[in-house]
Amino acid sequence: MWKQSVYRWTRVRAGAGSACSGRLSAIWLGRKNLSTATFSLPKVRNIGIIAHIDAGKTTTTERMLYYAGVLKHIGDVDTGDTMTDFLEQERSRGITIQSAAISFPWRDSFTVNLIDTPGHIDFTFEVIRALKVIDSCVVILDAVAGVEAQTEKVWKQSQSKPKICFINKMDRMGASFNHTVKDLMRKFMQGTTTKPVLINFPYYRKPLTGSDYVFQGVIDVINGKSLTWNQEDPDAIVINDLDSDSLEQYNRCRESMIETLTEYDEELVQHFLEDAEGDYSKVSAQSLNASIRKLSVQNKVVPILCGASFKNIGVQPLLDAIVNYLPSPIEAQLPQLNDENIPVKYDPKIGCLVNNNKNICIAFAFKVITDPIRGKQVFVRIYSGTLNSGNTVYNSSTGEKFKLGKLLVPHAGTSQPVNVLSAGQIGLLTGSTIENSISTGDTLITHSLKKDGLKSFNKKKELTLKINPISIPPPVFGVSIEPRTLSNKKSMENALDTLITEDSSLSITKNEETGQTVLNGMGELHLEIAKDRLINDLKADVEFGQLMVSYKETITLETNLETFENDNDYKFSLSVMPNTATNSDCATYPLGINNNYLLMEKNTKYDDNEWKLQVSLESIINSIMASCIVGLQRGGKLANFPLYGCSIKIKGDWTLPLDIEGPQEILKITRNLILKALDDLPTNNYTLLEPVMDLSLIIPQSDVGVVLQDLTGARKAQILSIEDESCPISSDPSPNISTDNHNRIYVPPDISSTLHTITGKKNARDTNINLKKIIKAKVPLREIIAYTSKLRSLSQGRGEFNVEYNDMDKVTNDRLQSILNDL
Ligand SMILES: Nc1nc2c(ncn2[C@@H]2O[C@H](COP(=O)(O)OP(=O)(O)OP(=O)(O)O)[C@@H](O)[C@H]2O)c(=O)[nH]1
Repeated sequence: MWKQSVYRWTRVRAGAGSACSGRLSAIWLGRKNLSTATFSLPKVRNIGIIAHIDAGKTTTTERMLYYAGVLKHIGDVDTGDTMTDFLEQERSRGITIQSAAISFPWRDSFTVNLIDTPGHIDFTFEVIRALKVIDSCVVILDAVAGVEAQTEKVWKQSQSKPKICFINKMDRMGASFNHTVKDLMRKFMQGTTTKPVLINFPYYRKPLTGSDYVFQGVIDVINGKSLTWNQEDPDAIVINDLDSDSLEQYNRCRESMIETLTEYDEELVQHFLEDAEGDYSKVSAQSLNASIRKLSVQNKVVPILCGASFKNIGVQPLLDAIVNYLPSPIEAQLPQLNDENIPVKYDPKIGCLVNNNKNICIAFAFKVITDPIRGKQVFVRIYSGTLNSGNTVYNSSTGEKFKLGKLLVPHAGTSQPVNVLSAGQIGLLTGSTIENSISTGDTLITHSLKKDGLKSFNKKKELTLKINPISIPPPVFGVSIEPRTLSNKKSMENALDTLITEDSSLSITKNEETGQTVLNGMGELHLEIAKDRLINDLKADVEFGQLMVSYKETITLETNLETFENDNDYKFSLSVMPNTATNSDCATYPLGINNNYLLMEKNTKYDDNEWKLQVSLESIINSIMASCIVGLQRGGKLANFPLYGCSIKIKGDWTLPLDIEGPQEILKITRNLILKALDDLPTNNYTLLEPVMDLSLIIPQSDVGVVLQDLTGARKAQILSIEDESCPISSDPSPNISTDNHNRIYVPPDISSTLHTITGKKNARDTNINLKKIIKAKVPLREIIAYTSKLRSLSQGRGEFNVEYNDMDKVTNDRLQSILNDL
């Protein structure tokens, strides 16, 4: 339990001068009253904001912070003064590049720890690491675009986490709540047991002057009121009774909601039949909220809300939904540990109870940043117990011990010092002691009550616990980099080190023969931003080469077994093999980003019981892993591209010389053995791999022929499917009832005047242009570079596409030579 100042909102009677006419009943004034209250784990929400690029994540987050009282004025993405997009590059480009974490209070005593993630596909690693530490998500959708490609991707990535959907930009011409809800159902819920529940739906009004309806607020399906906002006063919400049109839609939505919930919730069935006497209108708001919470935490329903964050519409109900319907850290999924035999369960006070030991504090480092003033800072999620400043901490991923420095609670660009971080919290570690002792993906263990209580933990069980690390997608593009002068070499290397520490989806490869250094990343924009940061923030005086595809090599045959032996009975043997073989007798350690693994056969001489050396087994294994990464980076025999999809198998009878200084010795030996093994493997056992992308295109039907010809001819694409795009306005004859018979969810129809402009535009065009097709294909990355301008010319600017990494595929023989010639 801890104390913190907490937001509380008040309901006051509407005063004169309200911009609203009609049956005015109340105005909510948000963010005015801050008070102090005590709260506990059940009142914490760890959420991630995820969506396609530009859906409005940052704009919505900014409004949340304002209503929570964290901000005094509302910042804007377009003017570059938002709190969560605080990097210079984010502000100048108007996009989110890195996840920003912020903690804020909401209503009586809730704490929301929020991570705003980037929408651009190149920064997908930021989303992956945020998803690792959050308990649930808010998915933001653009009401005009519906479910977009990156929404599908992040939905899949966050599959098992409870979610709320916020249909944003309802103020835009062409916004369709009806279509977006159905798109969500069709793409994510059809054939599953998950169903949507509409918490609110759009409310339109005709202004006194003008004939078109304007989006003004929402109809609250739980409480049967309309909530409207006016632009002049972002704090005020006007609450009205429903007019006859809205009442009919409300009744149908509420009935549909109750039917959905009662399919799963016996308690609600009882309340409906007994207390409400089978009358939908008598089902209490309290029972509905309790049922939605229960089912949303179980991922059986997805609450859906709408609004227009930019116009400050619908954000407070979204905040309410977050605390009402999303899980607390003790209702969320348990973290996955490396040892499945260790019991883990939730305890209302300490979070995860690991191995039934109430004193263990476990934290996971999910992000490292370098602050020019404070130095290295590490973001951690605390899963169990409490992390106290000054505690001795054990890094079970590296086997190192260190003392904790200052602890902070993050507030995007700023942060607030605290003495303790408790289970469920997201915090920041700072200070000189963490400089070289923590990396992204490490697990930290400490004693919740004693400063130096590690000795009381079971060494083989509790001190070897690790939270499964974050998986990093392989880079697909690279750019060569060199210092402008030789004297700048060291500073370039330091700057690159900082960059890679902060973003593990960037990597460096060095060609030992040519001396070339290549910076690899997830896409053109990713590398663009990395270059910018190197030059402007980290002041590296460097030059860059052309952007190139990150090819890899792999081997098709196991190498010879290479052995190092000395007179002191010191023996160490290994071989390198393709990943295909099963090795169930080995402990497996992933090696960086190229799908490579270290396999350690069970060591009969030095198993856990007998390991008596000063150096811990973990640090020896870490040294072996580091040298494996270097050895495989040296590359294959075709063109020195880093090796991908390989395993290095260490024979079980390895030992260490008595005179060993430390892990350094083993580093050298491992690396030399790997290089020898790879050198001895004939060239015809090496294969070139290239990144292959999933391409998704939306184009007018009239252009399908030329686009397909280009794709299958010049671009060597493999077409997977061609489908009609579902059109929200013209092609859906029954707009209100879901097409899935098992899932008859009522979705209110759209007000036609808000859609007429685009419908009008469509009618004016050739009908073939109105009909759009979705083409899905697999295509080598090399063939899709600069596709934007080609598609523009093939489709007269009407086509859109999205590419996403699929896999590394073997290069066909006819392409191999042309790729090698290009290098
Ligand atoms: N009309 C309208 N525009 C909006 C709304 N919300 C956001 N926008 C605009 O949409 C654009 C993108 O908004 P952001 O908040 O940056 O979107 P994002 O999802 O955070 O973008 P990335 O993080 O870069 O993926 C900006 O120009 C916003 O002003 C809305 O409710 N209505």
